[in-house]
Amino acid sequence: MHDDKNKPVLELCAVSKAYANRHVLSNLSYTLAAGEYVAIMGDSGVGKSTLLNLIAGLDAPDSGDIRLNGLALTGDDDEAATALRRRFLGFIFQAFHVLPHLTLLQNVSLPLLLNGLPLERAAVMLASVGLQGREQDFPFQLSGGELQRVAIARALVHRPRLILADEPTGNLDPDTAEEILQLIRAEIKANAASAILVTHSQAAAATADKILLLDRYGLAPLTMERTP
Ligand SMILES: Nc1ncnc2c1ncn2[C@@H]1O[C@H](COP(=O)(O)OP(=O)(O)OP(=O)(O)O)[C@@H](O)[C@H]1O
Repeated sequence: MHDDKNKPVLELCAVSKAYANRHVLSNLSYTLAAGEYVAIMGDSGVGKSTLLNLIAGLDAPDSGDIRLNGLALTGDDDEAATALRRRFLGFIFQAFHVLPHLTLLQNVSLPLLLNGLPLERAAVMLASVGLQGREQDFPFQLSGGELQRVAIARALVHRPRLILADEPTGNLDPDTAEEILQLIRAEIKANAASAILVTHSQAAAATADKILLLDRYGLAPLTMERTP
């Protein structure tokens, strides 16, 4: 993808979202620079998942603009926006389960197929998450940590510029969670991608470059930046 390295990866411009007259996000603005990896923390119900869903195009804002790589995303049915999201974004959401009837290799090949990219990278990606030799296995043969590795491989295989991760280690034991978080960080940095990690875990958030707090006033840095 021909993206300008200096162009912000994501711009949120006065984004508002309400559900049944309950304001979840009000006039939220934020700019994510290329290569930035941020964690978003905040109280339960404050709107963290809602925000990721809006960026992902799973839901639409009531007002405001969301720009990916400078292009404003309009409705879900907008073809250009859908194509941009498919190519530009990688999702590590618990809801985006690995498909049970496909082998691991087929699961990881999906984003390449959808984007018309060479399929060779799927096996390389599986190997880079430690699953070499398991290409023909089916998801039921894997542990929770291994399944999450497949989800990560599938989210990153097409080298998305922006990775959205919603509690990617929520159901894993602490050691596996730490391993998965380090893997996510390594893959993001290896590809000079940007990422947003939504989490309740301080330990998970600490693996990002910067921690942001979402509250009713908006998104603001919680701590000092760490050295990448
Ligand atoms: N589709 C929906 N319809 C109605 N209300 C919704 C919908 N999605 C989210 N909400 C409401 O919006 C608010 C924000 O939800 P959201 O899941 O974004 O919070 P969160 O910060 O991710 O919370 P948590 O940390 O508990 O996951 C909640 O009050 C929730 O009930």
